[in-house]
Amino acid sequence: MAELNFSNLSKQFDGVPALQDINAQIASGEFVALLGPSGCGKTTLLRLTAGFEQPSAGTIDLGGQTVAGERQFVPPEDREIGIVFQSYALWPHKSVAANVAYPLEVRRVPRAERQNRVSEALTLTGLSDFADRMPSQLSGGQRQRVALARCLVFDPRAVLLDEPLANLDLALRASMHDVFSMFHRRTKATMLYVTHDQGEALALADRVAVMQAGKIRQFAAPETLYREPVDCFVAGFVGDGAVVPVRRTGRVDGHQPVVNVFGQDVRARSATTEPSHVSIRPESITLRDDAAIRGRVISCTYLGGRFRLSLDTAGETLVAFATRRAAIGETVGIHLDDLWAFHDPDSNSLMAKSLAYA
Ligand SMILES: Nc1ncnc2c1ncn2[C@@H]1O[C@H](COP(=O)(O)OP(=O)(O)OP(=O)(O)O)[C@@H](O)[C@H]1O
Repeated sequence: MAELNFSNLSKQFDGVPALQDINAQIASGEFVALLGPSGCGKTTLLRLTAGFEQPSAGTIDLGGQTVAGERQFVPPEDREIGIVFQSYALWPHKSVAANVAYPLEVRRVPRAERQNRVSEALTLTGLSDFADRMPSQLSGGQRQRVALARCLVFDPRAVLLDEPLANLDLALRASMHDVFSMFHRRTKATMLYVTHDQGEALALADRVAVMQAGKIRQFAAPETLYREPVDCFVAGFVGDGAVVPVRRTGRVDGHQPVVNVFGQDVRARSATTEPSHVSIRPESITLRDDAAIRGRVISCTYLGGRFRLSLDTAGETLVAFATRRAAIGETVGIHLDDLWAFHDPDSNSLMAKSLAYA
């Protein structure tokens, strides 16, 4: 397996930028998810890595070799990269075993070794009993496992996965998460996984690159994205909760800035001395009768074991968990704790709202 580096990578289509100045280092064996809304450039980054597109500027290095850059281009078939598509891309007229053996045939691996490696890959993906079936005789999840086995069998330098679960129903997606995690643990493959499903990205990846409009906004471990988002976009896109403008008080309590949220001074975790917003996760909210901040219950959903409340507070929608059912329209007290504050000068609309509390 190999490390993968993007340096100042840009791609334009007919002069329109799809990727702008992407810089990221992915360690050998790391599982990285590319997460972002439709059109943000995830698939373009994957296609550049695979060699299906050429960059407009910048370089891609794989295992210390420049595979794309100025006057340098290694074609897809020579990159030793495995790809798993949403559509499975299996040969319909070949059996499961023949599909999995295909990359070895292309590489002219001798028959005996081929059989061993195919059998190993089928065992690892739980497909040993399906070796002689045709793809049409398999479920969607089983087909995707064949695609994984076909990657695994030739020991690629990296594996690229383009929304591999998008065609599967919810229950199957959840069980396939375990298959991908197992696949990654066993193969130690460097994996780049495209998804617009944040739950999937947070559950599977060592690190997640959150993208918007052709740029990486933040590239970090799932828990860092959730607890310490760098800007309003990441805070709003990843995880549940609200992003709320704050007024700086200039005061610090135990090295943490004190910000004014909904008219109340609250201590916040922060990497900046000039926060403009806070991310309020459900875990940061305790419902207390004596709390000064008040919210009106907009919705109450039973999640099994607890209730998820949406609360309207001064025009912002907060999310809280409660142990008892709340009535729609009921007013509750909101105690805030362990907030994350950050500086986002680009968020003009939210900044404008913050003036209302000033
Ligand atoms: N071959 C192409 N020609 C012209 N424009 C393209 C081409 N491929 C992608 N684009 C544009 O580049 C931008 C990024 O597209 P891309 O497919 O990478 O986004 P994405 O994040 O993968 O979106 P989705 O989640 O919808 O698949 C989009 O504006 C898209 O229209």
